[in-house]
Amino acid sequence: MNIISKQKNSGTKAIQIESLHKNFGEYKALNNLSLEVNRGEIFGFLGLNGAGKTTTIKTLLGMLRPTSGKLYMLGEKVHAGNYKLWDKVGYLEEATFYPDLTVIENLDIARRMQGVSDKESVNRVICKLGLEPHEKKKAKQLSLGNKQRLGLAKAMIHKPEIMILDEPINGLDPAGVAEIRNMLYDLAKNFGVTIFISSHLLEELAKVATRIGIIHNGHLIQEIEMAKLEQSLQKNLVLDGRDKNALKGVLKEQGYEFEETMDGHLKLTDGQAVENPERLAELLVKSNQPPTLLSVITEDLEGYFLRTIGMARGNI
Ligand SMILES: Nc1ncnc2c1ncn2[C@@H]1O[C@H](COP(=O)(O)OP(=O)(O)OP(=O)(O)O)[C@@H](O)[C@H]1O
Repeated sequence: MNIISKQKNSGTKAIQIESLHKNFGEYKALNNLSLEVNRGEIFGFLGLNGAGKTTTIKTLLGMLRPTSGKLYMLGEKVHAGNYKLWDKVGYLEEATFYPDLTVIENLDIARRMQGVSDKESVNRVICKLGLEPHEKKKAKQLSLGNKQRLGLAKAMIHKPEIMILDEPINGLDPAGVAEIRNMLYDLAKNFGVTIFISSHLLEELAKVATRIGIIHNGHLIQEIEMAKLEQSLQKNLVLDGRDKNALKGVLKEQGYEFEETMDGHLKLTDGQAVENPERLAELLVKSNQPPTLLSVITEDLEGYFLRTIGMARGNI
């Protein structure tokens, strides 16, 4: 028997947010934010501290009232009193438990609060999260990683169709991240569960999400499929020579734009130079300025994130 019943894939989106605004007094925490998440997707919601992730999540969960805009989950309008909807949604904010109760006791309370009659559901989530060796420990004695596991177990005790997870892999070591990633993949792929994960680390989200949305100053500034992210990473040609001024002179003469890097090398983003570094090498040798360094470097994920936000800063 399936551990979690396979969800039906109807045509409606799992999450729809339309032109959402949320003001705190004069402050616009969310400013015309729209996004959609398909069923069975693992959507990574990425943003710096204060970007508006938690405000979006709390509004989506009916805990905050939007200033304007529309929110739907599983095709149903979001509002705090829609209990039918909350039965289908699991939420991990920060791992909160009764510290002096054991893992089993904490999960049994969560089970009863969710109105789940099947007592076996506690064992089911303990197995799913690999918490068996710790099930009799008090919550306060758990490591940070195992507290996160307990939080996830609570979020999924009622077999939700959507799981909304705020920073779920905080405090997990690489093996723990891999375990949680496999579990989330399994839930999404084999059981059609939709997973919405927020984080401020793209490296972290890239390991689990199938698509990411970047939020900055309350705006959604970019959405990208993880499979296409590699192509979006900027490539730069980094260059140096014995006589930097003469080298710059040759580059200027040939119409190449460049900038100096923090460590004093020259960086070219020009597509021609990046795609054909050998041509530039030949040119420099012919100009009697043979390079001492010539290397194509692909930006890392955090570099991509910061560049995307930097670009947005100029536009907003
Ligand atoms: N109740 C509130 N009253 C006033 N301002 C608030 C309130 N809640 C959030 N804010 C502000 O709204 C902005 C967005 O906050 P939010 O918590 O959504 O960001 P976040 O992306 O989740 O950040 P973090 O990663 O630090 O949790 C912040 O500038 C925050 O100070």
